[in-house]
Amino acid sequence: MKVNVINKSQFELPKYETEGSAGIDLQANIDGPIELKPFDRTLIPTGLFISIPKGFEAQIRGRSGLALNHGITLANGIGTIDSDYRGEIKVILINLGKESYTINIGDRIAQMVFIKYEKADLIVTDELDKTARGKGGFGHSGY
Ligand SMILES: O=c1ccn([C@H]2C[C@H](O)[C@@H](COP(=O)(O)OP(=O)(O)OP(=O)(O)O)O2)c(=O)[nH]1
Ligand SMILES: [Mg+2]
Repeated sequence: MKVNVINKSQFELPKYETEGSAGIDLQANIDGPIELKPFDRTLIPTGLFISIPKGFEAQIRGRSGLALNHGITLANGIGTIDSDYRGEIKVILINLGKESYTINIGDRIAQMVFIKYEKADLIVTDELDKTARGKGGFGHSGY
């Protein structure tokens, strides 16, 4: 799948780090270090602008090392980049750790995964088909 990109960042075009990597790491395109105190959040620009083919989205996901070692994750869980979005890709970081964390210029702060999706036609109905689970959810089957 081809994706047109404009790279206005101070870095080379980001890439898949290994052959089997699902995500392209995104670098912090910032002018200087940003200190993120515990429970603070910040919007980090990437300097990247993309045009995703119809039927695809890009997901912005956290990096496990940052999450495990420093509590740095995404405030929006998974960021959604719509195929019709032409603005700059940005990353909403939050510090869920107990200590301040400094984001430096060029740090790889998140990753971007391209996903094919379906659009649903919502059909209004009075009754849904029966299943064994029924309304059970939220741990009803135990832990
Ligand atoms: O982590 C993110 C999430 C979103 N976006 C951009 C791309 C996306 O297409 C747009 C809108 O995102 P979303 O639909 O999640 O936000 P919203 O609050 O619903 O805003 P809008 O009303 O603009 O759709 O913002 C990012 O750059 N990074
Ligand atoms: Mg939206």
